[in-house]
Amino acid sequence: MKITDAKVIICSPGRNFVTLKIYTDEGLTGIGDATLNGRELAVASYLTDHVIPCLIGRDAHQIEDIWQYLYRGAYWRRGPVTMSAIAAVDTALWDIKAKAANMPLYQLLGGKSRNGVMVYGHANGGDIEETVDEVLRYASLGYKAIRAQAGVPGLKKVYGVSKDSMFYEPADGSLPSEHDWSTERYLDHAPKLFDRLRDKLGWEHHLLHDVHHRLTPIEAGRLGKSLEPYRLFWMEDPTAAENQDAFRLIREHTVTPIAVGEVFNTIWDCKELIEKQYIDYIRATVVHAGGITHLRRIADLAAMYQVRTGCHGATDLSPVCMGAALHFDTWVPNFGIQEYMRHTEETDAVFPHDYRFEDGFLHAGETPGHGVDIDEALAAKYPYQRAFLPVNRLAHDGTLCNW
Ligand SMILES: O=C(O)C(=O)C[C@H](O)[C@H](O)CO
Ligand SMILES: [Mg+2]
Repeated sequence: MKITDAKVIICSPGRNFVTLKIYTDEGLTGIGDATLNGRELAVASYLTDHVIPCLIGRDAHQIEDIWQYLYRGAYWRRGPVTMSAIAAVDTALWDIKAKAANMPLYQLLGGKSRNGVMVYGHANGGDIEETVDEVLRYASLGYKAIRAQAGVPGLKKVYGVSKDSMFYEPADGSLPSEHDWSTERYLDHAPKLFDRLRDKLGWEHHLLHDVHHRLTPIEAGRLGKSLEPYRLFWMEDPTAAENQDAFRLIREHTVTPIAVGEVFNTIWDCKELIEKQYIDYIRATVVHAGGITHLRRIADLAAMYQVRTGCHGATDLSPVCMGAALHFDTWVPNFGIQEYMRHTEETDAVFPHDYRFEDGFLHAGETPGHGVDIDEALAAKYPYQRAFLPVNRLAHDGTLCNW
């Protein structure tokens, strides 16, 4: 089956998405997500100018060979732009192969390992009481696991708190908006949130929290220790992961489980954290980590060290990524949890999909392929809008810090 054509579709139904569509001489088509929040057009150009010309005429069934061709063949390996582009090709080719086999994608990966994919939803509020109400709302919607983020007294805007509680969109400006930060205020406030939550919610539900890379290792150790009484499912991205040995310090101070990896794009980013057992969950996912082909390798490495998966699933990952991730989650033996931030109705209409939420679980569906399509006519009504993620500054002196 030969690849005859491929094109990049950029649309913005409420937020930007980049989608690759591959065509074959047998009439089968496949799509893959290539969205890199705030840097969308770089991936679109990488695909259009440098990848698509190399795809034409290749056998669409040779997924592994095409992956190696694009990864090794570029000479300049790795990085979020390259790996998101490779992921889009890989996802589209798995979609085509599964359609050709007339099977849902999870069957090609090895079949079902579970009945459904446990997800966590995002509850947030301007203060503790608002966040508690939101967490209770998520629990009433059937969620078994809920991430809780709250505004911090004295800080105007912080990561994870949104105006619209069901749909969180951080890329909120045509130039980066500015948030403010105080580690002292945050470290003081976060344990109070979880204390109140356990008091109101009880112990049946899993609670999660995203630190979003903002602490130093020793501050993260202190936070993890102060959250231990509330038995979190995980504390996410407690510190930036460029220096991975920094996680040793966190481990020495706390048994709160740790999840890292949403900004990782290859197995090399994950290797040290996994092999040294500095983390409990690896958060790499399909779109930013080289597609199903590469994510499988990361999961297999993680399995050797009892590290489980917890794929990134924010709204800037399109429904195409979510569909593919759910097939991966349905199969992967060392599954932990899947993040699920609901897309808006506008987005869902552009990307009709087979996956569905029921009682705290997502189900990948039985449609051949990954089960997600794109309505191109509708997508064309939502042209690209430049949008950036925010930047963060220390509240007391304006120094730029991690967002
Ligand atoms: O979903 C999460 O855990 C995030 O941290 C979301 C990220 O901020 C978002 O994907 C950035 O584009
Ligand atoms: Mg995160």
